[in-house]
Amino acid sequence: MNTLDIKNASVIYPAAEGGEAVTALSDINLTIEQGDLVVALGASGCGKTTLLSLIAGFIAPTKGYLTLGDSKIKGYPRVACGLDLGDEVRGPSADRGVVFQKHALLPWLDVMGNTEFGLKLQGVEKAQRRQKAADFLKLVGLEDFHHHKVYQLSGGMQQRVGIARALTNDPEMLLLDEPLGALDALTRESLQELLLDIWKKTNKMMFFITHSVDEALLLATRLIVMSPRPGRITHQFDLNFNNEFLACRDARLVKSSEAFIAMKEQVLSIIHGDEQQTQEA
Ligand SMILES: Nc1ncnc2c1ncn2[C@@H]1O[C@H](COP(=O)(O)OP(=O)(O)OP(=O)(O)O)[C@@H](O)[C@H]1O
Repeated sequence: MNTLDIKNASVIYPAAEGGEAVTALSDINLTIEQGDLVVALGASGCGKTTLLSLIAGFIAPTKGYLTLGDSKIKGYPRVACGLDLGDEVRGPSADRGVVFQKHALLPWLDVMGNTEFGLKLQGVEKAQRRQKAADFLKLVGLEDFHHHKVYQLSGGMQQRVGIARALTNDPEMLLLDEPLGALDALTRESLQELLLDIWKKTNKMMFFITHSVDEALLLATRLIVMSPRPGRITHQFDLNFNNEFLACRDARLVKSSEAFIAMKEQVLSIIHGDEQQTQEA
């Protein structure tokens, strides 16, 4: 059973011409264990995407380190943030699947082609990778769409393909950067339910970014609230609204409970306080 550990990690983006260096993250400590669904929430610019990029290995920490099980996640220091951390570089890997807000599918491939793509790159034999991709397309409800082109799908269906593609590589961890942000309310709710079903079924570690407090509270086993300048984790809450939802399948019922409303008020007041401070600075 693997654990992701982030120890005292900071990220400083070097100054662009005429500008100043940006401390995007400062002294982040976070542990994510098997079955944790950690949701990051916070004012714009507080470093959520930077934190996801660190975990994915897209960038390297300026200070501190990250481990997944026994391996260090080293990132691509020079490419992404211009830092010189030596030659020991291990970037993104199939053990951490990423789903972006924009689906980032390959438009010249059909649904099956996109879903099996990672396995194809790894040299997995055709029948085996097709079977695996078909299993995950079934899991996300797209078993009848294998040969559709990306442009023939709705936004929600495209995100389902993105999720199936990430899962087909059998990652230890799924990293989701506002994956539902561009969807209409109803599609968003059905994908929240799908993600919770996948989380329950696979017991994978998940790290999920959102701007929606309702979504964060409904999905998270642990909610981290971040604050900007510099980006820090200021609050962590252990939550169980996701299991309550899975038991009753009625989001409105869960969201109208006293406990949900009280938690929402608490989180909103933290975030609005941060936003006000940022505007005044
Ligand atoms: N490649 C980069 N070079 C320089 N500065 C950057 C870079 N990427 C992000 N930043 C800065 O780092 C800070 C954190 O950005 P980040 O995108 O991680 O925040 P965020 O919380 O995800 O924001 P949002 O909610 O608006 O998506 C911001 O001040 C941003 O301007």
